[in-house]
Amino acid sequence: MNPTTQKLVEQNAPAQLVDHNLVPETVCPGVLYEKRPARNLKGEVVPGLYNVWISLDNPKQYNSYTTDMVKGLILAFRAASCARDVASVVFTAVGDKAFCTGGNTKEYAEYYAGNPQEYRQYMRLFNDMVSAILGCDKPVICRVNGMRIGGGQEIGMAADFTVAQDLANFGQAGPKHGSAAIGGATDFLPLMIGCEQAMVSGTLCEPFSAHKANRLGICMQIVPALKVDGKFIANPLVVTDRYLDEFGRIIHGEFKTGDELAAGKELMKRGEIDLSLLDEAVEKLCAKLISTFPECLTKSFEELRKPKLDAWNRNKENSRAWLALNMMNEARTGFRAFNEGNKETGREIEFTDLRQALAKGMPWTPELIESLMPGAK
Ligand SMILES: CC(C)(COP(=O)(O)OP(=O)(O)OC[C@H]1O[C@@H](n2cnc3c(N)ncnc32)[C@H](O)[C@@H]1OP(=O)(O)O)[C@@H](O)C(=O)NCCC(=O)NCCSC(=O)C1=CCCCC1=O
Repeated sequence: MNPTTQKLVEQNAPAQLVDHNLVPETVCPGVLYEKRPARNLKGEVVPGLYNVWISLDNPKQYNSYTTDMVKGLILAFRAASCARDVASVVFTAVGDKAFCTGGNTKEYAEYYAGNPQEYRQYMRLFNDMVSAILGCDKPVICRVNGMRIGGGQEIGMAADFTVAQDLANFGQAGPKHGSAAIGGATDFLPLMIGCEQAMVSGTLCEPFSAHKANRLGICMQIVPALKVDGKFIANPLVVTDRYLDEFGRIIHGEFKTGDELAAGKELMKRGEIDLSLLDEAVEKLCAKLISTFPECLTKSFEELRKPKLDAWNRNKENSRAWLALNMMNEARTGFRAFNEGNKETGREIEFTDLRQALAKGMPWTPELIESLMPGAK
């Protein structure tokens, strides 16, 4: 700060600041809250200004969020919102495998399955978490350190910007695991990538590569993360060296198959993951954001969030009610199947068995659910 401005601050700023937070800054299990010094466009630390890094910390379960973590995220976004010296929020997770794969399926299967009134309360917290991201007083950057799936994709899309390492996949899981992607995805995806591709993602649950997600518009920037022989290379599992196939169809960003895929997997094995370019890209974006008038920036992102907010606010209460009741049958079955299955038995039910039973008018009995579990005879 220049000496004249500094002197004015000393003479005029209040001696004691009022705390606008609802809760003390707390550390919640599974959520890290870290203030990191902000940097300017030259990469120099700007004294007295920070960016908050909010990180999901449950890497063994692919940074899926438990109920406690949802509470932690609400508080963390509130704290970052109120912190005068914080410029931007970086929303990320621990490790290089997953940003987040959504709700914790173990908790869903072992506590919420068959318990709609409890899940309804959980969904109040979930909705508050998404609203806390969309209502954050600071710009929110989702730093995608690894796959962003299910509810992970939903909370990621609630952020203002997405910067991803290019090995990350983006997708939904709901209809395969007994849910519908109505925790934000059905609101945000059509706005962000158009109705047709939103339909593909939200119903078929086939993930997009980071390269495709970038092309479609779910993320603003991707960076390489795999280093082979000391050099960064593009995700070797995905087509990145050509745009069209021989029939003129776009193949850039599609997953490789056959021999190409096998060769890509070999390269993956030889390489190591290095997220330094991701951190550089995120820091650069933060630096661009502090190089603006604060209130004009805030007004701009508040206006630009409105299409997402409108869709979210229109649907969130109905979605909550539907999801709660769905815990009685399809979610109860699908999340149990994921939780109780394994690589050998599979983690999904035989969907056609269920459809055939329902076509005969079979009611949802506990015995029906048991008969659908992976490995059931
Ligand atoms: C496709 C996957 C994301 C990745 O598959 P893969 O790479 O084969 O890894 P896995 O072996 O499956 O997983 C590695 C270990 O992590 C555990 N894991 C992964 N995801 C979760 C999770 N969400 N909760 C708890 N644990 C998780 C997994 O069990 C493995 O551990 P283990 O000890 O068993 O070896 C795949 O993992 C996957 O599909 N995951 C589940 C995705 C999912 O269904 N998420 C919930 C979606 S629903 C949701 O999020 C909702 C949000 C709010 C609104 C309502 C709603 O439904």
